[in-house]
Amino acid sequence: MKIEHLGIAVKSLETSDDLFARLLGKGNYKKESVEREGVTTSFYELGESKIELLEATNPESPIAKFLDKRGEGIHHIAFGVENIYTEIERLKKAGFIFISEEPKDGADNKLIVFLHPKSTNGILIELCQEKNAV
Ligand SMILES: CC[C@@H](C(=O)O)C(=O)SCCNC(=O)CCNC(=O)[C@H](O)C(C)(C)COP(=O)(O)OP(=O)(O)OC[C@H]1O[C@@H](n2cnc3c(N)ncnc32)[C@H](O)[C@@H]1OP(=O)(O)O
Ligand SMILES: [Co+2]
Repeated sequence: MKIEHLGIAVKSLETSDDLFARLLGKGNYKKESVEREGVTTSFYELGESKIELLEATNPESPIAKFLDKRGEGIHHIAFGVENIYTEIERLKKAGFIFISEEPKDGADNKLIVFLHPKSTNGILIELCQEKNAV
């Protein structure tokens, strides 16, 4: 397992892309909308991990709700796993609660699931696996 990406909720990708490009000294490598999640993402490479900036595409988006309640900032940590199905079973046996137990398509060619923050010390955790890995 590794930290695959940190998800950061932002009000405006245009503004935050400018900030992160200056901060990291390089631009994003990808911008991708995932309409089912109500987000547009912008990805930056950072060593073996990534930064995922997330802008809401509609008012019901988890990112829009998060921005209303908490403002801009770290929204989730994504753990990269070899096999998302065996990790879901392992974590369920260990007592963790998933928002949904069925992996779905995420951004950047990944299968993803989320653990509920109420079972993980108030931190939203995503598991993600390369789509063609298993
Ligand atoms: C681009 C795709 C993908 C990728 O490939 O990487 C992504 O990263 S998508 C990212 C956006 N998608 C998601 O976040 C999906 C998972 N999240 C959810 O299903 C919901 O946001 C939630 C966590 C179940 C909360 O939804 P809901 O109960 O409807 O929202 P509330 O606003 O009422 O919050 C309830 C409760 O939960 C706290 N909360 C909300 N978001 C977070 C968060 N990111 N981290 C920690 N805690 C969070 C919120 O503050 C409320 O707490 P209380 O006020 O104490 O009740
Ligand atoms: Co993510």
